[in-house]
Amino acid sequence: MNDKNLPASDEGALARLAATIESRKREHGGDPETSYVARLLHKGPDAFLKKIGEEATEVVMAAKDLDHGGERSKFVGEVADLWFHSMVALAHYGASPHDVIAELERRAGTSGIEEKALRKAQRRASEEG
Ligand SMILES: N=c1c2ncn([C@@H]3O[C@H](COP(=O)(O)OP(=O)(O)OP(=O)(O)O)[C@@H](O)[C@H]3O)c2ncn1[C@@H]1O[C@H](COP(=O)(O)O)[C@@H](O)[C@H]1O
Repeated sequence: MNDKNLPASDEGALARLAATIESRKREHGGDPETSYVARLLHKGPDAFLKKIGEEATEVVMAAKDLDHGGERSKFVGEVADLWFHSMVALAHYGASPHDVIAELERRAGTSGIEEKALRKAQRRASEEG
């Protein structure tokens, strides 16, 4: 592992979950009766996008609870739910965790403050003409 990459086992876990999600697509025979992923994909984007919104809210609530005796494991579990449902969305829209990791790697070393200032300057330049 180096400071830019996930440990191989972590990246492997994301890749394995992504492969399972892919296998639940209906063209691979995923069954909405027996598979939660197949059920979500069968219901369509509104179902899993709604879950992403709910899970994001649950992450925020669990994080806020940490300051009042909340369990760290509860917070981690909510983040896992958010990642999982986001991975269902990635699969539906033809993207993968690898794409997200590549995007994070592309950003590595560029401060968010620097990046935002650059974006503002570019916007100003394009507005001016
Ligand atoms: N990682 C997950 C995972 N995380 C969360 N969930 C499910 O996500 C659902 C929604 O979470 P909620 O906390 O909102 O639970 P809920 O209140 O029952 O949900 P709703 O009533 O709101 O629908 C729960 O039923 C969880 O079990 C997951 N379901 C599946 N996986 C992975 O996906 C694989 C394939 O799953 P199946 O397609 O079901 O075989 C599994 O082997 C796991 O690796």
